[in-house]
Formats: sequence, structure tokens, C-alpha cells
Amino acid sequence: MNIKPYLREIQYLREQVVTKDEYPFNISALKGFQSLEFHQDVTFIVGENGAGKSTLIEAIALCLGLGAEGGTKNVQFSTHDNISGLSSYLKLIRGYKMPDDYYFLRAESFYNVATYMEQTNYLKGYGGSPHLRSHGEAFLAVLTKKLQGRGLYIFDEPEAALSPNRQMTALAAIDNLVKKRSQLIIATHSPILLSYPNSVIYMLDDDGIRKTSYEQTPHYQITKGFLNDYERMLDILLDR
Ligand SMILES: Nc1ncnc2c1ncn2[C@@H]1O[C@H](COP(=O)(O)OP(=O)(O)OP(=O)(O)O)[C@@H](O)[C@H]1O
Repeated sequence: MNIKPYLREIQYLREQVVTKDEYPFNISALKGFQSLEFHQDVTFIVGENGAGKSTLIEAIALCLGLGAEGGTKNVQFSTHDNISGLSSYLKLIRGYKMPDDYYFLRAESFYNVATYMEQTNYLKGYGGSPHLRSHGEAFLAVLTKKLQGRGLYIFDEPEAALSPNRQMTALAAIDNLVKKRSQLIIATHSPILLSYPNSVIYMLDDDGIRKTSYEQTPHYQITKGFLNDYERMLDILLDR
């Protein structure tokens, strides 16, 4: 029996927002946004820097009861006071089964989570202190050791510390988690991760949030264009 998706949809209660001209409600991509349906395996959120991916991903994580800086549900701390109010206006539509496991892997604050895990001496599943590994090694240890499957996992730029080779390792780790009945929601800039087939890709831009295909993403097109003819691209970019 298929127990997924754990999370079916989010709905944005925009009509209840009073301060529509303030962050995060003034983000262009959110202006016409009403709801977003999740894929039972992987949902990708993409968009240009500043499009609002982290804001949306953080709000989904907060609605699920995860801490803003990441980690498991037990990790609840904040090193700074810049959490957006978006989560108060999101309604989660869940599936009929709850996941057994939750994790929010957030590249920008992973260091803080690692410090917190060390201070609280709770390193179970991490295979030792993340601080005693490279940034990329520590990320991969979360994907391959900490996450147990049957989980709902939220990742924000998991590729941040990974070489292209290790991004392919991460892709295989994501597939392994899907095969262990997990559902993942991933904000990414990685054309390697985005190739994952059992997925939907949502693009955030000034026109809103829309579904797109892998080959239509700028990530695919720009990377392909650059690598296919990097000398010509360098001529243009460097004006030579
Ligand atoms: N705490 C904040 N207060 C005010 N504006 C903010 C805050 N955090 C982010 N913003 C703005 O909101 C917009 C969306 O930011 P967000 O971090 O969600 O983008 P992103 O798509 O995740 O970008 P990136 O790919 O660079 O991580 C940006 O214009 C950003 O400057």
C-alpha cells in the first residue's frame, strides 16, 4: 500500500495577510500564489537568488514543527531573530499517514546545528561530530547515515558544500531515501540534483510559482550552454 505523500499540499491564506507590502509577503513570487501540490517523492523549488525559495522552505519547515535553523524536530533554537512570518499564513494538507522521521537540512545554518548537537552531546546517527569533518562530508553523513527513511525531509541547498561528484552521490542518496518511503522537498540550484526523475519542479520568479520541466530550467540550459561552448561564453563574459 502506498503510504505517501505525507504532505499533499500547502495553501497560502493570503487574504488574511495585513502587511502585504512587507517582507515576506511582498516577495514577487508569492503575490499570486494560492497553493502548491507536492510530489509523493521529490518536490524541487528553484529560482534566481532572492526569488524566495529559502523563505518558502523555512515556512514549510516551521509549519511541520521543525526549528528554523534545521535538524530534527528536537533541535529548537535560533541564533538570530530573522524568521519570516510566512508560516502563520500557510495551511498544510497532510496525507493519511504520518512520517516516522523528519529532518530540515539547511546549508546556511548547518554549522550552528552541528555546534548545538555537540553542545547537547546528541550526535546519534551523525557518525561523530560534524565539526570534525569537511562541510561536504558532514552533509553526506546526514543524507546517508542520519536519515532513516519513511521520513519527510526538507532540504535547502543541500549541494552547497558538495563537489559535482558528491552531488551525484547525494542524488543516489536521495533515491535511496525515496525507495525507503521518504518524501523530500528540496530548494536547490544544482542541475545535477534537479535531474532526479520522480519529481516535480516549481519555479519561483516575478510572475509567481509555476511547474516546469528539467530541460526548461535555467539551471539545465545555462549549465549545458556554458559547458558545450565555454570558450565562446568566456569571450562574452570577459569581453575578450
Ligand atoms: N529577514 C529578512 N528581512 C527582509 N528581507 C529578507 C529577509 N530575508 C530575506 N529577505 C529578502 O527576501 C527575498 C527572498 O529571500 P530568500 O532568502 O527567500 O531567497 P532565495 O530564493 O532563497 O535566495 P538564494 O538562492 O540566494 O538563497 C530576497 O529579496 C531577500 O533579500
